[in-house]
Amino acid sequence: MTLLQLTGVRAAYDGVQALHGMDLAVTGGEMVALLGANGAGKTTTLRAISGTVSVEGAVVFDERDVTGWAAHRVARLGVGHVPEGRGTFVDLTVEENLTLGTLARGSRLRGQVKEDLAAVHELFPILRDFSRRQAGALSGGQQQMLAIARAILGRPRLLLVDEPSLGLAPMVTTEILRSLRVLQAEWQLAVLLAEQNARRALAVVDRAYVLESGRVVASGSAAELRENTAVQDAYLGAEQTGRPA
Ligand SMILES: Nc1ncnc2c1ncn2[C@@H]1O[C@H](COP(=O)(O)OP(=O)(O)OP(=O)(O)O)[C@@H](O)[C@H]1O
Repeated sequence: MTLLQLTGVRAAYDGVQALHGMDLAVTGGEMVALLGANGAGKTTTLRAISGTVSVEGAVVFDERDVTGWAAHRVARLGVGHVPEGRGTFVDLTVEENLTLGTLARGSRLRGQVKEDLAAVHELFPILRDFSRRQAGALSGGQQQMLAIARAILGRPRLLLVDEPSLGLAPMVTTEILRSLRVLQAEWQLAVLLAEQNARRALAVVDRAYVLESGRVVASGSAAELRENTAVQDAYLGAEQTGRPA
């Protein structure tokens, strides 16, 4: 079943058009990548979905037209957003970062929160080990795990993750991408992942859209895009796909 559908979505910053009519869809429980170079429109697409940038066109989530909804309403409907730069509170402890998020959601039962925290700790044991540590003292990879943990505590059905590999060593990136795959499988979560590193993203996702200048220029299964040298040469760059330059 289609969980998310974008039709003709346009967005602008101070009159400068960043998205020129995006069409894309994500099915419940699937993992999809948005690929493309710097400035292609990946971040803006995620922001268009989570309600953190104003858009024209239609954003439909779970059969509801959420176009123009405030970000907190979209979040409540089941969309988690891990922004680029991670958005954790660096002066608070890991535990405070996690519990603040759940308290802010207010209506959740105490038992459910505990259960969700236990599940998060199972996925990222380091967050339990470092629960009293200041978030700012964590490594980049651990901060990324904390940011993902915060976003999934509300049990969203769709998780938007913006450039999780940014500034991380390849091994750490692999670990983070694998944890998203675990979430997809075990939490039945759909994941929409914005990533410049096409090779790493195509190793874990089911499908991908390739963006250029705020438009979808190619799409297909991960296997199709891995094998499509024309798309790789035109839009993704050899160094990002693992092909010799
Ligand atoms: N806050 C902003 N103000 C003005 N223009 C912006 C802003 N954010 C993005 N843009 C512009 O919108 C376009 C799309 O940017 P976007 O950040 O969505 O791309 P991206 O694919 O996520 O790139 P990156 O990997 O650099 O984040 C670019 O031309 C960018 O310069």
